Amino acid sequence: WKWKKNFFDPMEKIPGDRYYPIFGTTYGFIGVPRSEVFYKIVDTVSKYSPLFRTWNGRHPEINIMKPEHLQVILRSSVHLGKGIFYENLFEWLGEGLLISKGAKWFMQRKLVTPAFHFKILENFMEVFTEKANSLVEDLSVKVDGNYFDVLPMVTNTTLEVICETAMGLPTSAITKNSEAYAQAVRDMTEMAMWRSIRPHFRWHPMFYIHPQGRKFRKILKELHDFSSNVIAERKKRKDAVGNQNPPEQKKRLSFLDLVLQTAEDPNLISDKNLRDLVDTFLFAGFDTTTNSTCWSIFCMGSHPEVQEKVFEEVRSVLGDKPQPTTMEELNQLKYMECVIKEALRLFPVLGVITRVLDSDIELDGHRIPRGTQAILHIGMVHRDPEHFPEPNKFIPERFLPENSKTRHPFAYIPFSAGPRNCIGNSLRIILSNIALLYWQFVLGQRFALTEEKTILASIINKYRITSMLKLDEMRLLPHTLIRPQDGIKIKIERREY
Ligand code: HEM
Repeated sequence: WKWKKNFFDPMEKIPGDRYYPIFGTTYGFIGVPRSEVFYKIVDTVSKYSPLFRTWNGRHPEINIMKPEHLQVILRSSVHLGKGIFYENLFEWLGEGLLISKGAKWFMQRKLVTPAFHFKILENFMEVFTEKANSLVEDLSVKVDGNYFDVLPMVTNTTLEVICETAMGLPTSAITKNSEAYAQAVRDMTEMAMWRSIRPHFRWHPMFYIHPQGRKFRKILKELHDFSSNVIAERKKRKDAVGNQNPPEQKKRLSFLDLVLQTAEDPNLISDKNLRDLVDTFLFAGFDTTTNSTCWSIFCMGSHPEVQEKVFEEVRSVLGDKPQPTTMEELNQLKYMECVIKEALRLFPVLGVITRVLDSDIELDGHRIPRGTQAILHIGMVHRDPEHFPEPNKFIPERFLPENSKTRHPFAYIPFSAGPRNCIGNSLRIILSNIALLYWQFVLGQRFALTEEKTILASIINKYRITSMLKLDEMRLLPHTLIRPQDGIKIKIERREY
């Protein structure tokens, strides 16, 4: 009766599919093949856009895709909890930064933010350059060959980058298991999605006796073994040189070093918290940049005229140098930045994020009760023709300053926004929209952008890329992250100049 009064009655006033006990509205996914789940979600969103409710079992969800509505939730400093979807990642990422809430979240955010200061990023430049160079060399065996999937190669590179920069470990310490680790991350994120549309499997005993549940435990072990190994290796290296950083990291203070300093006081951070943080940063730091880099590669490979403009820009900034080595050079790659942003608009890596409402809110005259899960459809906002005319076309010029200055600040949020946005931004983001734009595009996510620009400039300077598929032929999978169904197939030829 209480549930009916508090949730069911107010939520049923909002449009959406019919509610059924146990399944809520997720019955619509029954029998839908894996390859069609993404398109089933898009159909429902298109049917009820811009505001509708769904039921995950008996848990109410409000689906949002208007910038004005997203702003209400993301700018708030109370709706900071993550939703049901993240519960499926809880056993893996525990109370790491991505999922934790309240004081625990705030403490971790404060702890790691200095590790993403732009001065520290400058010191990471040599790692970005070195890894980008290895990728360019690995690609040389593919020159003038058939189409191949570039995703695994970029994955290796970004995984090495995050291990070396954030964890302070050289590649030699991790390469053994890196491919298996990347596969385990893909499996785990797919499983989280699988479980989130099957509310009856939220009950652990039921899930664990299912074959997917047994597979889940195996994957979980692989993921935790990898992160525990990273921590052990780093501690071993640190012990070997006392309190000094090992020679290869003299100038760099990695995120793990910062946390390990705090971890010396076990009251502040336990071994389990430490592993949760490492798991979170490994996942958030490599899988996102892998996909974002690959989407830019795909878009350039399917739009040769854009690719040539990027190449011209890279040549004019680098001259005869094979790749960028300084932040100043990267800062001059303005058109490339538009390309990365436009690729992230079409393929925002995290197409959907969620928040739990900590108090009642009102949207379009509807009261949404406290405890409802807000599903924020970043991918749909990015394709709203009101803010992006011809939304399904790849047009990097949209992000030139003269074309984007009047755009609603929540119409483009691939890194989310507000106090719980992607790390690297400041809490000051909540002060005003102007501050938000500043932090979002000038300071925020520098790590990802710096790494991606270095990789893309190094590749484009040497190779001409052709994508196998056109933009409208690309099929997607919703795996926590938006992933391509069949990888990113390209072929490359060497540039002569
Ligand atoms: C293109 C690359 C990236 C994209 C598109 C991206 C996107 C996002 C988004 C949308 C969120 C909000 C998630 C949510 O609210 O549930 C987020 C959070 C986060 N990201 Fe990123 N990210 C990227 C790269 C990175 C990198 C390189 C790191 C670390 C080195 C990182 C670390 C984090 C962390 C720790 C959070 C959780 C922050 C919190 O809850 O306070 N991300 N990211």
